[in-house]
Amino acid sequence: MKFQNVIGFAHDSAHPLGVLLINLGTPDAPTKTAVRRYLAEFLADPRVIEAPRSLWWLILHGFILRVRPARSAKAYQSVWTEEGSPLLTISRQQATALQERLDNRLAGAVQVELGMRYGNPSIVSALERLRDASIRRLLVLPLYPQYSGTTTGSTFDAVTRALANWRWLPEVRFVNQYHDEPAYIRALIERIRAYWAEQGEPQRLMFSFHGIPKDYFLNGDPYHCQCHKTARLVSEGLGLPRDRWQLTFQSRVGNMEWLKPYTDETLKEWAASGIESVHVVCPGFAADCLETIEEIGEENRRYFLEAGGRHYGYIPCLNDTPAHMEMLADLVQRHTLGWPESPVAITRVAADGVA
Ligand SMILES: C=CC1=C(C)c2cc3[nH]c(cc4nc(cc5[nH]c(cc1n2)c(C)c5CCC(=O)O)C(CCC(=O)O)=C4C)c(C)c3C=C
Ligand SMILES: [Fe+2]
Ligand SMILES: [Fe+2]
Repeated sequence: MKFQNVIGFAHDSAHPLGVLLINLGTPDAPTKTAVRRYLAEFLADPRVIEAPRSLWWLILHGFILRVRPARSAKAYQSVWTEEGSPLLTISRQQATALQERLDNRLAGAVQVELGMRYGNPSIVSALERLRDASIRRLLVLPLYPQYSGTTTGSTFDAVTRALANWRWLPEVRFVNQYHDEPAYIRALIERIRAYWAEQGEPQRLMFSFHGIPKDYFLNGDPYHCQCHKTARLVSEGLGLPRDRWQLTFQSRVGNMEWLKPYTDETLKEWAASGIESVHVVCPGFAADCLETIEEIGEENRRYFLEAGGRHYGYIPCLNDTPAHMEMLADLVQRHTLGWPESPVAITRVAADGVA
């Protein structure tokens, strides 16, 4: 009994369950310097760029980091708000909303922290806050519905690297993907139907996912298949015939072949072939960010309208909508259900003289 606080690891306010929400991350400011710092960290990740290190280092520092930051900073300036980068603002709203939902369900037994894979708040700092809260159990929840080595795999690397400096590790679980979770699919369907209730139905619905180099897929990354399953389940739920929707991949970087068909080329082809109205939804992004607001909301809209399209609508991400937050709270609870009853709870029963 004397040692119960030392050995105990209950989910209660003394030792809450730690939930680490993770997304990709974003520059600290929409400036060339801040964007260069962010890209240098991002593009040095061997999960993101698999090219041999010495060769890649020369290309990255000799060319990319001299040219791209200025261009990307301009794009970031067009989406930046008073609160900062949309990705960070929305991720913070998600962390707060998830904390509130879990507090309502489990009263003080869970602490949610937000960490970004690249940039701030860092994964190291988020884990330190959880350690300060004396967590003994940790659920890592990367906000990537579809698994890819480039995102989910890289997040795993960063978390385990940070934990390598902890003397007393918590029990750890790591959510791998949730691309076919019924509640995630339902939330997407609800989001699209709500948009259609206001805007009417388009001739075509495009599911645009962030791409990855084609070689990563050929070498076994399951991302491509999981994107296809998400899109199929959502289109089935909407009752859309096969010829009214299409999955495409956006955001390619460099000259390699990426997953196809490409979002920009497909929109131009559709406009040229007489399709007049299109809505685009991006189910792979849990939060709106540069790649959705600027690339899909602005750049690709321009391509479609310039090629002869007449109506283009971008359907926002799930962000902190109630259906999304409810789904994430359920996911946390289901992923932590199997954790056995805590010794503290059991000793408390003993102290009450019941057992
Ligand atoms: C060059 C390789 C890249 C791979 C592989 C890649 C995969 C990948 N990315 C996301 C999600 C996001 N990417 C975002 C921005 C972004 N992505 C890359 C490159 C790769 N991504 C770059 C260089 C950038 C920065 C912007 C630019 O310079 O063009 C973002 C948005 C970040 C923000 O601040 O808003 C997200 C989110 C996924 C899901 C993915 C693989 C599945
Ligand atoms: Fe990306
Ligand atoms: Fe982009």
